[in-house]
Amino acid sequence: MLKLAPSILAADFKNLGQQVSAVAEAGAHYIHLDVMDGAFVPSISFGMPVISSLRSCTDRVFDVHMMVEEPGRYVSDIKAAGADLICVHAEACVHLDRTVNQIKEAGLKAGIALNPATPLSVLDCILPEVDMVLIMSVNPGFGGQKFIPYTLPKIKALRAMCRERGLETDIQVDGGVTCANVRQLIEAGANVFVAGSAVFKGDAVANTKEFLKIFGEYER
Ligand SMILES: O=C(CO)[C@@H](O)[C@H](O)COP(=O)(O)O
Repeated sequence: MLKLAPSILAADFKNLGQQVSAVAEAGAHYIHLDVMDGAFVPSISFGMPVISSLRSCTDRVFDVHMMVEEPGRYVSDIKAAGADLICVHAEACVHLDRTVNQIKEAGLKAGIALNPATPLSVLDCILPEVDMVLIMSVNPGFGGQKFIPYTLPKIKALRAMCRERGLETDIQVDGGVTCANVRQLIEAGANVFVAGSAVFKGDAVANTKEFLKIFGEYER
């Protein structure tokens, strides 16, 4: 199933609760929450208090993308804040297997994120253990950047790698995703689409529906 995960980083923070409820009611499947620590990525975003305040706005999946050094330190706090899925960067974890297991043992879905230039080979041993792989299609840290074209063949190669192993792992793509390029991403094999600016800049409800209409072309 194709899923839309609006990233609240591009939302109007004065009206965050209302914006989250609006995209959820319009049919967004996940709410994508970007936690940044100012160390793994240059910017600082928000953490547990914001996630827990938003939890009462919707029962949609809270998909937390940890752009944080050694995110294993925060698994129980992020769970308590209301996460359903935690995605950690392979580049940020010395003991990636331990961190993935911590997430699964907490009863949450586990994802691994890869920066644009990180090769798929880092997934070789651990791919069967995770629910989702997040292919970053911009360098993480900021919304509103342009999609990096070489990540498209990377998505195709990851889908092929999953198929060869009989895995139906979700492939999420994040960064510069728009209604203009999402068909290419679907055709490459991605099935979960993070969109920040393309949803929240302008009419978030209409933009959400536009993505869902495109998904409908593939789900008939
Ligand atoms: O993780 C990140 C940025 O690091 C993303 O989730 C962005 O928030 C996506 O924003 P757009 O590129 O869609 O504006």
